[in-house]
Amino acid sequence: MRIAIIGASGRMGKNLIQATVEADGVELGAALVKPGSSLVGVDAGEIAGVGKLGVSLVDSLENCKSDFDVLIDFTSPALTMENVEFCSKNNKAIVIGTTGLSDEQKDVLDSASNKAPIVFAPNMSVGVNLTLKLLATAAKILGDEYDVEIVEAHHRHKVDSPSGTALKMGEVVAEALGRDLKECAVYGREGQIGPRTQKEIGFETIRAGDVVGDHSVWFATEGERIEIVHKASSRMTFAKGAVRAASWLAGKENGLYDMQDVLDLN
Ligand SMILES: NC(=O)C1=CN([C@@H]2O[C@H](COP(=O)(O)OP(=O)(O)OC[C@H]3O[C@@H](n4cnc5c(N)ncnc54)[C@H](OP(=O)(O)O)[C@@H]3O)[C@@H](O)[C@H]2O)C=CC1
Ligand SMILES: O=C(O)C1=N[C@H](C(=O)O)C[C@H](O)C1
Repeated sequence: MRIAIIGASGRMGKNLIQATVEADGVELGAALVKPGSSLVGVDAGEIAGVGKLGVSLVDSLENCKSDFDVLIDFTSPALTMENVEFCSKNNKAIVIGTTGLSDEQKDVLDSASNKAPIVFAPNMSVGVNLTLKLLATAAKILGDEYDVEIVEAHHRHKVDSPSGTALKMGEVVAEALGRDLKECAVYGREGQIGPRTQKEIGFETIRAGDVVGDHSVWFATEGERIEIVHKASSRMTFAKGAVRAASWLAGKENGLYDMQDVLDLN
């Protein structure tokens, strides 16, 4: 499986290069940076700190399309949309980690998955995907008696809020409780808001320093509180998951998959 990484000089991009080099059964076929970037022509291994790999950074998918089978994309929603269109037209699989997609953009992924195999997940770590299972179990057992609050913290550079992972956690809990997250979510309370309603799911966001990614889900009632917490301490956990997803896509039929499929947790 030959992997291309777009957004190669980004926080995740560098970790993805390292994870690809360290994984068995895959190779780095191409690595892409922004059009016109001064990094074009530089060895991809050098920007990732893993030594020369003999793969020069390029700035166009068109120019490297014969060099890869699957694209890994951790960039921005607008660029991800362009990449999905390219992959569906050129018979390439794609692993998407980008968060902050609108409902309309998610619909585009759905349509494109008729023409390409796609893995799309807001968090590629094994730990978070296990946590999603734990959350569904906890919500089913605890029921409406327990207030649900989701607290997430990330580094100061993160541009979307709440995190894609926090929203996914909210969706999983809402579904287990028979609620629609769109109707019961409350984001960042402020002012004279009155007492909490029983079925709301609250989201609180912290942006500070270099936090890689913390998520904490509270189930609280009179007399006790359960917190289910995941803390990422290295982006390599996401990068390894994404490379695992890329390998898993080999020979898969067109369709929209997530990390629960990749990890066989469904
Ligand atoms: N699913 C998961 O497990 C995870 C998801 N994420 C998500 O991944 C995304 C990226 O995060 P992060 O790595 O921190 O962000 P960065 O901003 O560090 O990386 C994005 C990269 O994309 C590059 N880029 C922008 N436009 C283009 C273009 N036209 N062609 C090629 N490259 C381009 C940027 O280049 P430049 O720097 O020059 O602008 C940058 O290097 C976010 O949505 C984040 O939430 C993050 C971690 C885990
Ligand atoms: O932007 C990040 O850094 C992260 N984004 C993802 C998200 O929005 O959930 C996953 C991870 O927490 C890191």
